[in-house]
Amino acid sequence: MENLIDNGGTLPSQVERQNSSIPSVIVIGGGISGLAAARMLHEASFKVILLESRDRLGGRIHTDYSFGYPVDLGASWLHGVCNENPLAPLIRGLGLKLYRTSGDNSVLYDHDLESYTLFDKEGHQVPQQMVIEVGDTFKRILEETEKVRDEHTDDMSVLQAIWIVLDKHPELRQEGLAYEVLQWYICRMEAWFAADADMISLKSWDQEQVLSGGHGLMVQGYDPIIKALAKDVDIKLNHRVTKISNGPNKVMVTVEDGTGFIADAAIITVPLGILKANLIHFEPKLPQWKVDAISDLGFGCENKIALQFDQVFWPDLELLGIVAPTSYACGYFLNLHKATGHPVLVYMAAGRFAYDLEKLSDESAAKFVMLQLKKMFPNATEPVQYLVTRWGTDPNSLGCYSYDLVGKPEDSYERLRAPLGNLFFGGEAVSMEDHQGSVHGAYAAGIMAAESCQRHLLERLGYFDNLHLVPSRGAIHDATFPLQISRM
Ligand SMILES: Cc1cc2nc3c(=O)[nH]c(=O)nc-3n(C[C@H](O)[C@H](O)[C@H](O)COP(=O)(O)OP(=O)(O)OC[C@H]3O[C@@H](n4cnc5c(N)ncnc54)[C@H](O)[C@@H]3O)c2cc1C
Repeated sequence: MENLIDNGGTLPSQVERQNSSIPSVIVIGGGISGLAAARMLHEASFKVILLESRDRLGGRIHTDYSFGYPVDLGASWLHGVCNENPLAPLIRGLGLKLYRTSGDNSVLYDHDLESYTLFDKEGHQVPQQMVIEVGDTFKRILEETEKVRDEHTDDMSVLQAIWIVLDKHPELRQEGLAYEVLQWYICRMEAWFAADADMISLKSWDQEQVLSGGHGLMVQGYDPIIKALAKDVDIKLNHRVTKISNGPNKVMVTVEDGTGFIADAAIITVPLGILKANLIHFEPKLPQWKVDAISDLGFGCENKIALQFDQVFWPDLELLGIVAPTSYACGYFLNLHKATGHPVLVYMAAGRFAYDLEKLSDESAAKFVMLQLKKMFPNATEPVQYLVTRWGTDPNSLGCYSYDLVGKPEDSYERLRAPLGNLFFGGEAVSMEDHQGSVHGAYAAGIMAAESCQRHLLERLGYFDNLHLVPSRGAIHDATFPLQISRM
């Protein structure tokens, strides 16, 4: 594919494709979805170019190496440690290790919660018996919310339903420290959706089809997968797309400096946050049903503060939680030492609190979490280094992952996914079977968008004779090694 327009953004009088016999596709976004799409089309002998706004690949997968070893600042879990996971062939082929944090029996809000301890704001440990009992009560409350759902035709938030249940069942209400533990469970649930409980749809929150095998941390980080997918693909970093002109036979994609790219089709995989903020101008305008789908879906936020220490001063547990009178004020640290052997704790915050954390400087954010840690462990040392994420204000993501807002129309995801002529939609938010918000969902959505685009172009251009519809997947996909899982 030729880079046909230099600055100015207008078509030159003579537009020629370098090799008119090969269909061409522009993939927008170099996260796992865009890379999966680009790789598949590349392997199917299409001419592909991938435009990525950042100076790095991976998007919401961001494995940082500044501590001297990999630390995932975006996605870190594989949700569904099983061979049915679309990422399993890649993980096996690359020989990547997984540390399983919970098994098949885990529910959405305790996917990383098999060994943990909770502390109150003063740093006193919450009796484990209370944690278990309140956990059981929370499960009962959620079971009762199913009845609330059945009794109401209109959707409401999960939080509203919890209050209705507690009104009806005073025996499920908690007081004092137990109330704070209940808030902590709500905080954990909010972390799964990266949104507050008053925003999450009661109708949809538990409709997700979680893959089997439980949840596992990628011990070497997600980065090797990104590198493997990117190999040999024509990638242009620092190319922020600002305009997409979708014509009957061609798509023209314009980047920030005015340079234009033309191809037979394009696949857009930018985060939902970017579409919501209208950072890309579409010509013609997106139809109203597509605009509605973009606004009807939620896009939450989660942030991480990774702290590297010179020694381990905390117990050998996976999670250290802090309870408080509101879910907003609760928190928790993931102990990476358990999975990787490195002395790192990762503080995780979701929803409004995650956005509020972004208002602090990195130094203040690190100080804030260190204060909490020092209450729990008065002998805590200062971190050697720290990393603070800002996914909510990062202009390349404007949030973390999609979730179901209260009152979301049932077909929102289908409408978001639906192609428009030569323009196809990939990315986490369009994934099938409710795998939105995950890495494997984003990957599968990229493959699906590439397959639709491929079929469309082969039909439109009549190239069935010399191109394969099913691509050869290459050595990394063909390997038959088992998944390497520690802590079975
Ligand atoms: C903090 C955090 C924790 C998470 N934890 C997990 C987890 O443990 N497990 C899990 O399965 N999932 C997790 N997720 C979700 C998972 O990371 C995403 O679902 C997935 O990585 C999304 O991939 P994607 O390719 O759809 O989007 P992205 O990775 O966001 O890729 C889109 C790309 O488009 C680029 N872009 C944006 N605007 C433009 C533009 N105008 N022009 C060109 N390029 C543009 C972006 O820079 C980005 O590289 C987490 C996400 C976050 C942020």
